[in-house]
Amino acid sequence: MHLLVTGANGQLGQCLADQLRAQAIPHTLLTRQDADINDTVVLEKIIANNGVTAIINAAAYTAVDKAESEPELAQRINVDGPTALAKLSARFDIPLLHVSTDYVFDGNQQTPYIETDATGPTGVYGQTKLDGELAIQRHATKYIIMRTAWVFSEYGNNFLKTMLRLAKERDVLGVVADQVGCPTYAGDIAQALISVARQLHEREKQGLAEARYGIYHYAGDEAVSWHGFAMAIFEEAHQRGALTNIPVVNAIATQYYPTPAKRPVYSVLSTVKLSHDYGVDASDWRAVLSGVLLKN
Ligand SMILES: NC(=O)C1=CN([C@@H]2O[C@H](COP(=O)(O)OP(=O)(O)OC[C@H]3O[C@@H](n4cnc5c(N)ncnc54)[C@H](OP(=O)(O)O)[C@@H]3O)[C@@H](O)[C@H]2O)C=CC1
Ligand SMILES: Cc1cn([C@H]2C[C@H](O)[C@@H](COP(=O)(O)OP(=O)(O)O[C@H]3O[C@@H](C)C(=O)[C@@H](O)[C@H]3O)O2)c(=O)[nH]c1=O
Repeated sequence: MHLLVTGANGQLGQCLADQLRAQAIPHTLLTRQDADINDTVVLEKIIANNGVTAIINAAAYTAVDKAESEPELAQRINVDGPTALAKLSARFDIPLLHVSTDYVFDGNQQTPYIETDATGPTGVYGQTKLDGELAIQRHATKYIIMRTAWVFSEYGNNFLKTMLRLAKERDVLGVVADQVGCPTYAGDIAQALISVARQLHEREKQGLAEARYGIYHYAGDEAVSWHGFAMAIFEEAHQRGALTNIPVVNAIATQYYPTPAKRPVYSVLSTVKLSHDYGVDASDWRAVLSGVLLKN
C-alpha cells in the first residue's frame, strides 16, 4: 500500500501525515506548493513513479464566508480539483478517498442525516463541495466520499483556535446556540480514512470485487450547538490550566451574529453506515479535547 495525500499542509493533512509516519505506512505527502490538485501532468508522474495505490484528497477551499465573494476560486479547488483527481483514479484504477462536509445539507431535518438524504447547500462553499462530490461520482468508480463536520485539531484554523484567541482578547463573547452539529477531531478523521484505505487494499488483494465504495458520514458522537462547543472548549481549557479566566459566553440566535454565508441550522451526521461497513466508530470529541488543548 502507498498512499498519496494532497492538502498535506491543512489541518487534516497534517494529522494524516502524523499517523502515516507513526504507523510506518508508505506514503507521499503533497502540499499545494508541491503540486496543485488541478495539475494532472505532475500528479500523473507522481502516481506512476511512486506506485501509488490510493489517493486521499485533503485539499480544499474551506473559507466558508470568503467563498461567497470568491466563487470561482472555490469552484476551482472544490470541483475542478476533485474532478481531475477522479479522472486520475479511473485512469490508474486506484481508489480516491475524498473528504466532504455537512454543509452540503440545508439543515431543515431534525434527525441525523444519513448518506442518502437529500442535499441542499445554503452557501457557495457547500455548493462547491456538493458539486465536487457529484464530479467524483461521475468520473470515478472506486471512490469514498467521507462527509465530516465541525473539524478541530491542534493544526491550522478552526473554531477551537478562534475561541481560545477570542477568550484572551475579550471578557464577553456571543456564540450562536441555534446551529447544531457534531464536532469532529481531525486526528480521528485521519484514522478513519487510513483504516478505510487499508481495508479497501486488503479486499482488493483478496479479489473481493464488491469493495464498499460510495458516500459515508464520519463525525463526532455527540451533537451540540456552537455555543455548547465553545463552553466545552473553555471548561476543558480552564481545567487544564490553558486558560485563566473563562469569558462570559452569551448564547445568541444566528440573527445576532450575521455572516456572509448562511449555515445549516441542523447538520448532525449519522455514522452508522461507516461503523457497519468498516467498523470505524464516531469521533469521541469530548475525550480528545484536553489532548488537543495541551498541544496548543
Ligand atoms: N475545517 C472544517 O471544519 C471541515 C472541513 N471539511 C473538509 O475536510 C477537508 C480538510 O479540511 P481542513 O483540513 O480543515 O482544510 P484546510 O483549509 O486546513 O486545508 C486545506 C489544504 O488544501 C490546500 N489546498 C488548497 N488549494 C489547493 C490546490 N489547488 N492544490 C493543492 N492543495 C490545495 C491548502 O493549501 P494552503 O495551506 O497552501 O492554503 C490547505 O493546506 C476538506 O475537504 C474540507 O472541505 C469538512 C467538514 C468540516
Ligand atoms: C467566531 C464566532 C463565530 N460564531 C458563529 C458563526 C458560525 O455560525 C459558527 C461557526 O463559525 P466558524 O466560522 O468558525 O465556523 P465555520 O467556518 O462555519 O465551520 C465550518 O467550516 C467548514 C469548512 C465546514 O465544512 C463545516 O463543517 C464547519 O466546520 O459560530 C459566533 O456565534 N460567535 C463567534 O464569536
